[in-house]
Amino acid sequence: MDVIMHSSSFLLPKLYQPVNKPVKNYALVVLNQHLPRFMPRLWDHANLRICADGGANHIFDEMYQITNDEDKKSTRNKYVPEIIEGDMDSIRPEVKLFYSSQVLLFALWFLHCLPSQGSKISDKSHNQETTDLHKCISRIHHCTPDDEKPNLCVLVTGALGGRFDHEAANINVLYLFSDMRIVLLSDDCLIRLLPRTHRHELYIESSVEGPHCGLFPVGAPSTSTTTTGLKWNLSESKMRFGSMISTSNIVQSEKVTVESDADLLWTISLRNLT
Ligand SMILES: Nc1ncnc2c1ncn2[C@@H]1O[C@H](COP(=O)(O)OP(=O)(O)OP(=O)(O)O)[C@@H](O)[C@H]1O
Ligand SMILES: Cc1ncc(C[n+]2csc(CCO)c2C)c(N)n1
Repeated sequence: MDVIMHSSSFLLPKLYQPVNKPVKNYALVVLNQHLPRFMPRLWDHANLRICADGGANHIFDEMYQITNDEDKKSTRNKYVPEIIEGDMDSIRPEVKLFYSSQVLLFALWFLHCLPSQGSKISDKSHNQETTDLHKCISRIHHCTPDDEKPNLCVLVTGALGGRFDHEAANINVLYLFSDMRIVLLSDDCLIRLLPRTHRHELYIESSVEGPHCGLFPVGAPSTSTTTTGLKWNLSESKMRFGSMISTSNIVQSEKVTVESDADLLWTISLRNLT
């Protein structure tokens, strides 16, 4: 069985990346919740930034506070997402106008050499069958060739710590796109899916994550899960909701390994980083 290596080195400054990073490229998806305090770091790592509908309001409103920037205007001009995608029922009109008129600036740049900026606005208001996060990930999935998918990791901010139906839908997206690396983030923790098709090696960045962690199946039960590197390891253990699941576990090694006959969610606490 092949191994997938995982690392949260995107939580470290770009300068301090380990040499053997399992991922080359990052995409950032900003959901409609408060931005995490480490948002500027994620922004710097990403080659593509997409706001899911009202996520754009939070970039507009909060980025200058997080960056401690005195000049609100120049911060807004600096942090312009490449795409705003969704059913457009949450983005405020002035925010939509601000980022779409950056496209006009782009036209001016062409003519007068102004700085190049501009968000593509992808209005999917006709689609009330899928969530805005689903729409964003569909776009990334579609645009990424299969052989490039393992090199890309999608970081999703504001995915946890809000309405439970939204959180459930966000977790469902991990399962719907299980051929992609997707990390759901809040200020306090992250979640990733560990597909049963592979063995998993998690390289723990202990300066920014841990020690609390959890591992459990959501859809189908697991009849055999084996781990190393945890305080309470599993050895061909059964896990299902209604019986045993591993929560409030503790990471005890720089490397955690997981092998299971079911898709599992891995969650780990985040330290108080800025
Ligand atoms: N409270 C929340 N908790 C977790 N995720 C959220 C929350 N609010 C929004 N999101 C995420 O941000 C995305 C965009 O949010 P937005 O508020 O625009 O959704 P929406 O389409 O208006 O949903 P709804 O109509 O159900 O409120 C959602 O698809 C969801 O993934
Ligand atoms: C069975 C079923 N349940 C709920 C919805 C509603 N819904 C799901 S995603 C979405 C878009 C939110 O931006 C909406 C309105 C549906 N269509 N089908």
